[in-house]
Amino acid sequence: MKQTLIAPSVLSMDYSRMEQETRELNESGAKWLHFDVMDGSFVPNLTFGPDILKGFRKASDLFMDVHVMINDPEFFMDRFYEAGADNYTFHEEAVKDKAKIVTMAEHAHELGKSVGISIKPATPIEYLKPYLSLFDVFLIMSVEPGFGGQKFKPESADRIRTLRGWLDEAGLSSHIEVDGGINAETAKIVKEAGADVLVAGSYVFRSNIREAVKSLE
Ligand SMILES: O=C(CO)[C@@H](O)[C@H](O)COP(=O)(O)O
Repeated sequence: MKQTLIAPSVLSMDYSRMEQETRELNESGAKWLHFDVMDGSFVPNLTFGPDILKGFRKASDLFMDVHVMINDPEFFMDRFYEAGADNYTFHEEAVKDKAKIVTMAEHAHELGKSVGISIKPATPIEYLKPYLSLFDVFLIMSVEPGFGGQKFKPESADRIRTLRGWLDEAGLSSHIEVDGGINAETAKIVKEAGADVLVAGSYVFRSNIREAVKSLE
């Protein structure tokens, strides 16, 4: 079984205590930091751009995992890598010309970067099948993207199980990341289904960061 990586989502941070909470994250045992980018169009919320990522990059050596919920992920890809993204995950639904999905993944690898693809809960898992060998990260949304603090959709476990089965059959050890409603209870369910990267926002920031991360591992 792959090691479980915890990716606290800075969407749930207390922005009046950013310095202190970033320090706590650095010391929490988490290996990744999840950075949610929203454009107010692909999802009904607005968050951060590359300049804010640059600030986190300066303050942390954690693996910067950028998840863009935006309509034009191709336009911003290089900007986020230049700002310090280690991984850049974009949505299958946001790319109308599907040939671009392939060229974007190839471009990221030419830069020596990790790249991911994500789908919303209502998008059939089969939509990921053509891209299995192209991506380092497959991000399964287990809530409707846009906001933290929502309830985990239980059907996500079967979607993860199916995807892990396809990756295993193809001899691929890519990451399956799950995002939305993760807590100590749902973490067990998604790990058992085959996820190895767990994004957690409200669960981590609502309590003691280090203890919350530990309880998810
Ligand atoms: O991308 C998103 C929401 O769109 C997530 O990363 C949330 O930030 C996760 O928050 P919790 O569900 O863990 O509170």
